[in-house]
Amino acid sequence: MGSYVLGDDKVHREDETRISKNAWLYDTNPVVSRLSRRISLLTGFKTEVRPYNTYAEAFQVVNYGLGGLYGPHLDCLSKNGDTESEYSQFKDSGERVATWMFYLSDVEFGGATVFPRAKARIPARKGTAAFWFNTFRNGLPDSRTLHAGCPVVLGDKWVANKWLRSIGQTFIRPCALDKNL
Ligand SMILES: O=C(O)CCC(=O)C(=O)O
Ligand SMILES: [Fe+2]
Repeated sequence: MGSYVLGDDKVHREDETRISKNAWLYDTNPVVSRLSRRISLLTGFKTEVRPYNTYAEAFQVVNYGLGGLYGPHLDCLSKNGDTESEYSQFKDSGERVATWMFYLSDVEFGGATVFPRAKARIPARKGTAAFWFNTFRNGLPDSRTLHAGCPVVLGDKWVANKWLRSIGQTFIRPCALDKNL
């Protein structure tokens, strides 16, 4: 116990771009912590979750029911970092330099993740994962990472996000003046 926190325990319908429920899973659970460790081993990023200057966020587990979706967005905090809480999150731990997303379920129909600018589509398949960098080498958001969770038409969908933060990870993914380096 104590290893998970129910997010807002409500369905998100703030702006009609996200219909889902979520909860946060912490590494105090041994299975969760093994998954974090694997992400660290595979990507090189540190995944330790700390109250300040965290290297990563806890797992955000997301469930979409029938009709659940997530409209096109960037995972970066700075692109819309105009709310107080997003700004303070950003200041302490830096940008969401990369996203690791586990697919925890199959979806009978619908529910793929699409990257319309990068022209990529990732079907929701249990046991698979997606990984991408959200920023350029210069630390600015890469708008080509725009992505969306397509509507679930049949079945339901579970994913788990692990956001890797930039502060303290400079030697893992060195920054550069040229955004394309
Ligand atoms: O559910 C998906 O396919 C995408 C989820 C996502 O982009 C997010 O939670 O930030
Ligand atoms: Fe996202």
